[in-house]
Amino acid sequence: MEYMDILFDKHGGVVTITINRPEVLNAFRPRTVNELIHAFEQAGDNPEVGVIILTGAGDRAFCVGGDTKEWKSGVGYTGASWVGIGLPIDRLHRTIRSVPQPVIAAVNGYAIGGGNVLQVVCDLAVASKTAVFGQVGPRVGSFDAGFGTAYLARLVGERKAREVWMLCRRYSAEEALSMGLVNAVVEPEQLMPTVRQWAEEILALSPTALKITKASFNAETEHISGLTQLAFGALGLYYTTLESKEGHQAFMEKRKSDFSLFRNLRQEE
Ligand SMILES: CC(C)(COP(=O)(O)OP(=O)(O)OC[C@H]1O[C@@H](n2cnc3c(N)ncnc32)[C@H](O)[C@@H]1OP(=O)(O)O)[C@@H](O)C(=O)NCCC(=O)NCCSC(=O)CCC(=O)c1ccccc1C(=O)O
Repeated sequence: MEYMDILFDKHGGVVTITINRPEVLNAFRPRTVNELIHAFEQAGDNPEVGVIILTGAGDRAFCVGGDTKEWKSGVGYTGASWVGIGLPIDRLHRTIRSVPQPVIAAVNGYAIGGGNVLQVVCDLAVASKTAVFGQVGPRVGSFDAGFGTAYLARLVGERKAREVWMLCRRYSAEEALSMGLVNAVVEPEQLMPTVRQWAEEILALSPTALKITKASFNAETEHISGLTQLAFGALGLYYTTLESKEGHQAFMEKRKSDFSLFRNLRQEE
């Protein structure tokens, strides 16, 4: 597969996968997600590879989720059907979890929406001091009822996870560290050297022990995969509603979303 949206670099036992769409803050479109799945599978199947690093191009963003400019209001993305949103994000999450190597997210800027969920499903995360985290779904007419909620709660606790989704605030790298969303925070210029140092430490360890340890951690939360498939089916249906369209249109028009109509409708029932 020829990559257009990502970069794939193998150096010794370390593969670095970079989302390379800095012009849209590394937002993903269907092609990006398919390329990421392919890249993770290639790295995962290669016995020479001991660690996979996921990062974003440029210094502004790790990833800001689905590319809202390619998101067709009321439909989702190209190829969307009633069973999904046209983005095989659920498959990407499963792939990141199922590769036998530890995956480290190097969070170099915004990790917002589906972009935050991407770093959440990685095994480890190191953030630049300039990184900013948050979920925006309920503001822009979207949600993630799979790993983005249930597994997030495992990382940061139920109270904090509910706050993240129910207030849609932004969090600094230091706040992310204190809530357990990332493992470490470093100066921006130290991000890649630190992550490579972590990768070297991992390369010195037994690959089979690591593979089985990762599978063992995953087993505890594997049921969330099933939840994710249900959730993305529901999200496909939600995208066809006026309520979701309002969130999307408001973001595109750079105005505050107005969901009052949808609360009033419920009161009248
Ligand atoms: C990322 C922001 C916090 C940045 O804010 P700010 O610094 O003020 O800059 P802006 O002026 O807002 O943005 C600069 C520039 O970037 C464009 N842009 C921002 N986000 C996107 C995007 N997602 N896609 C395309 N382009 C984007 C923005 O339009 C500006 O461009 P100009 O041409 O200069 O106008 C802030 O921008 C922000 O909050 N962005 C919204 C992020 C968003 O809505 N993400 C999508 C969430 S929905 C999603 O990811 C679909 C998949 C999905 O549903 C999902 C899947 C799995 C897990 C979770 C989800 C989920 O729902 O979240």
